[in-house]
Amino acid sequence: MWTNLPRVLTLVVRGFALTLAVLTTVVVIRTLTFPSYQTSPPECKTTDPDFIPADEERLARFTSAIQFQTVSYERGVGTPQELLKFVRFIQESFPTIHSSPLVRREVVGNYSLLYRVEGSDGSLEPYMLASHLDVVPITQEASWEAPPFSGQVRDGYIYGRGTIDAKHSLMGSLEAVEFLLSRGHQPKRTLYLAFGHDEETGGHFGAKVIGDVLTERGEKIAFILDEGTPVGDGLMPGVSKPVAMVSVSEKGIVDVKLKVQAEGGHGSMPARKSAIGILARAVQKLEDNPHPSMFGTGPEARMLEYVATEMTLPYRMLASNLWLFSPLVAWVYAKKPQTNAFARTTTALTSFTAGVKDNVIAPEAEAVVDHRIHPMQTVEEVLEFDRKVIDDARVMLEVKGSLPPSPVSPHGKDSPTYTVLQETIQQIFPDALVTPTFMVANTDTRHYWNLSSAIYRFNPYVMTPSDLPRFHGLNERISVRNYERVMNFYYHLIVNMDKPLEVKRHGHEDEL
Ligand SMILES: N[C@@H](Cc1ccccc1)C(=O)O
Ligand SMILES: CCCCCC(=O)O
Ligand SMILES: [Zn+2]
Ligand SMILES: [Zn+2]
Repeated sequence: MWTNLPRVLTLVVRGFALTLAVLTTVVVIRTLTFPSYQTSPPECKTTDPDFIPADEERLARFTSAIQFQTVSYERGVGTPQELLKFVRFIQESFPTIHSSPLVRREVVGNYSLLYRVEGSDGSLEPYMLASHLDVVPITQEASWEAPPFSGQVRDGYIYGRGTIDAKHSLMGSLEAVEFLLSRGHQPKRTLYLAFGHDEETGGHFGAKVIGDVLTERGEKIAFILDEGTPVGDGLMPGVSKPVAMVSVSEKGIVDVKLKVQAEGGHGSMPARKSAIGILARAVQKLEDNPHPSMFGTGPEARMLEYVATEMTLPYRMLASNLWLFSPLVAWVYAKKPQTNAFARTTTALTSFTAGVKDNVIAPEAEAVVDHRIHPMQTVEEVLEFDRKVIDDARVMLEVKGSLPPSPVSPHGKDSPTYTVLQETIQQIFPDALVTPTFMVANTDTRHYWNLSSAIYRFNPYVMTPSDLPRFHGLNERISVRNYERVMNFYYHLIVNMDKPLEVKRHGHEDEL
């Protein structure tokens, strides 16, 4: 048997060499021939007659909008008086919109706004531009470079809570419509502007009512665009150009309350195990055992393939051969929070409450875990995984709220709605690439799923890695240049949506 060893070894080495040669050939061919998904429409220039400048008047309107402290705290707990003042301010700030016979304005759910701008061609299905009136509470107030509700302009940036989430798109879309109507332009296609007042607490009293009202009217919407992923500059490993990330789906959510109850009593006679200790061990296990990587199974894979041809060679080789390199790319993505969120269901320990007094044994301890569910997983799978990881009957799990991952909207060269969005983006961001992705956070669009199958989440501004912590965080701000892009993006989208939704090229519909 040993005499055959050289023969067996030779065969194994030959087989291995042949496999390697085939794999290398396939990788090289795919790398060199991978398709490009990019187009290059005519650029919007600041010298165009229909360019909307961020002039003094428009900046003043935007900075005033930031000053309304429309904070949402908990579901059903917001700042109604501020919302009413903000809604009145909007009415006063856009006289052409609010006096036009083409415009119907409704206050929905007491504070949310629904505008319908009648198009001249009733045969074209309406579309919707969405945003929200409310903002999240301030954190680290003392450390802000400018007061958080000042709207102060410093070094070309407008500072304040809501500047990038999401009063930029609320005011920017209104400025675009005001500009169009004041030039005597009636859109061909009817459009809705939908502004919820409680998006930051789930939209249950705002966007949900807007969705119900439009559903009751049997309204079918061709295309919905809400806040979402930005034009990332330096956000995607291996891509030097800015990447406009259009979210065609959004992760699900499940907020799980963990609870442990134990004997209370005097701090001088503690039991061996306490409610706090048991719960602390449970949450530590959750933190130490992230949910499995789903990288390569959902929209995140297409995100890379859409920019593969624009990547530096090593990344281009990986992106055009995910069939082989997905595990390696998943490992790279797992290294940073903002990219890890694309690879798996995330686990965020967002609260831990226990104890009443220093010398009293805490009779119970509670913690909340905020999971954002990868589009290819279900709520039940996430809960099952948590139970297995915690593996302690003393820890009770209660679902505080959940939302499955959203349906995936059409995209690719054969999707008219994705194409009109891509072309509009490239008019405003001529050197940006456009790619589909999914939202790692959530939006009001959860309440619009039955209105349209073409729902996109996109913020028409450029974000760098240093901007990401500003979302819901310290020193939220938007550059004047970015705010100008926001207004012109909505203007061009409205103009482009006046054309029939058709596809200029033929390819293969991208199914995820
Ligand atoms: N935009 C909010 C929406 C939300 C509100 C409340 C709970 C969950 C999600 C977020 O992503 O955090
Ligand atoms: C920019 C994306 C924001 C996610 C939805 C929100 O927090 O309002
Ligand atoms: Zn937000
Ligand atoms: Zn928002």
